[in-house]
Amino acid sequence: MDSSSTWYSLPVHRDRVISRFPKWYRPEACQQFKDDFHSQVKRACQEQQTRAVGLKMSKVVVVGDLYVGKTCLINRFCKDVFDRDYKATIGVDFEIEKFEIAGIPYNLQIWDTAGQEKFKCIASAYYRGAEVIIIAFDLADIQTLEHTKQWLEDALKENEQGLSSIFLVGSKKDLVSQAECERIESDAIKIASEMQAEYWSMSSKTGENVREFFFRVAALAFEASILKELEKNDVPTAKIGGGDTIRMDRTTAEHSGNGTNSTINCC
Ligand SMILES: Nc1nc2c(ncn2[C@@H]2O[C@H](COP(=O)(O)OP(=O)(O)OP(=O)(O)O)[C@@H](O)[C@H]2O)c(=O)[nH]1
Repeated sequence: MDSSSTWYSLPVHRDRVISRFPKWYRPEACQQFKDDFHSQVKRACQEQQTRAVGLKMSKVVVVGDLYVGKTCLINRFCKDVFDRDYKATIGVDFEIEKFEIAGIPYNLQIWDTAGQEKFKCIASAYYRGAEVIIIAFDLADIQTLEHTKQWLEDALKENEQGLSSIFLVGSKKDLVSQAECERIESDAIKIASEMQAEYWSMSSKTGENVREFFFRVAALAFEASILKELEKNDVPTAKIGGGDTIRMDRTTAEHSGNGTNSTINCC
């Protein structure tokens, strides 16, 4: 087996199994109130389990001003590490994180982008095909919250059709007091609701809310992609609400080299 095919054949870590629908952060900051998978998705997944299991993948892009903590967020979730030294992202990077959701193997391709203005010229490359946009700002630097609307506008310019969810994330929660956090959150939740985004606060340093957040992202992206597949395939490939199964295509990552991580540098 060549190295490029190894990453998806590895078993899913026990810590990445999602069987119950992950909860939102705060109800007033939530766009989708649900405590279980959609009944059609559940049925499709149950039937799929007994057959050849396909591999699903969704592309998630993390954007936001430079220094807000995008790389740290991804590294905390994917590698459980935190680096206090700042190394600016050059171009884009991505990680592939394997999950098992409702019994189905599922991958998130998480793209880490550079916040620096000079890299905006490659934006169309990383927004292309994205199903989820995560817009991050620094809870300790309020100006970065003001810029989040521009980040969303840029994302929508490049890819409006394909998006299934948008998240607004306040990072570095450990740097602000509880009272300060609540004050900023109330402004951020207003902005999030205008964006039709779900809001979360978190800290990559302490790890607070990071895992819960990415589980929520994975579950919502998974459900949206299965529903899209059901709609696309239609009968006879998928009988929504009927007894037949859906076809789940094997989606391969646009990746190169040694497995779960790749870097594209530009400009
Ligand atoms: N205290 C604290 N510091 C953090 C946290 N997250 C990130 N940092 C620090 O903030 C700085 C910037 O973090 P990065 O993750 O590199 O920021 P980025 O958004 O990826 O930056 P660009 O690649 O330039 O766009 C680093 O020095 C991190 O150590 C956090 O949750 N708490």
